Amino acid sequence: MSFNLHPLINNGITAGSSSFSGGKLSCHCKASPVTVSLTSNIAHNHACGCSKCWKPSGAIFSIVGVVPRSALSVASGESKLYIVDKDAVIQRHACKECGVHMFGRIEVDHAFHGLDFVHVELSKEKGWQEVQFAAFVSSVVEQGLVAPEEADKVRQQLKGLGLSTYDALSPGLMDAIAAFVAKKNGVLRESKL
Ligand SMILES: N[C@@H](CCC(=O)N[C@@H](CS)C(=O)NCC(=O)O)C(=O)O
Ligand SMILES: [Zn+2]
Ligand SMILES: [Zn+2]
Repeated sequence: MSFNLHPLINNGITAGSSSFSGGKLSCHCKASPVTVSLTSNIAHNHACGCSKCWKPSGAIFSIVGVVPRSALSVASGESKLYIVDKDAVIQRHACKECGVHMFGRIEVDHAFHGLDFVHVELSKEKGWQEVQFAAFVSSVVEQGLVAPEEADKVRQQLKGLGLSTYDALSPGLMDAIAAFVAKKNGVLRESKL
């Protein structure tokens, strides 16, 4: 048995193109969709199992990457957008008709301030950076999507696709957040290596 991780990766991972430089995201509305224009490829693209990131119907993971905030603009349907959770670090702007999250933005002082979170499956263009790792895997158990005894089967399926699995973000991103916090607290240590 295999899990419906996400339609973009269930049958393997397609490499992106380093020369690709953006495209258009559209929500699922047939009439007057919300569209977002991106003038850059994404970075840090990953599968996220957390409960807050938008997942297509039936999938247990979200696929989410980032673009510089300056590379993102809402091209149409802006009046249909609302912020899902104003108290969250990532303010996810979703279509109030179809529920699709169009972008997530950080307004507070945070390591990832200046980056917007996007789901490139909403685009028809090909060349977006491929998925690099899987984050927040244990969160799929928390949401009742997978039995606790099956969490390792989910990890095996992800590893079979070549993805490392983590129960938070990847070590590189966790270190970036930790360094930001240490700096803010005036305790950032200099490397003696
Ligand atoms: N176990 C929690 C984890 C939530 C979580 O921490 N999500 C990460 C990855 S997207 C995060 O950075 N959230 C910040 C936010 O949603 O604002 C859940 O599934 O709800
Ligand atoms: Zn919509
Ligand atoms: Zn998430």
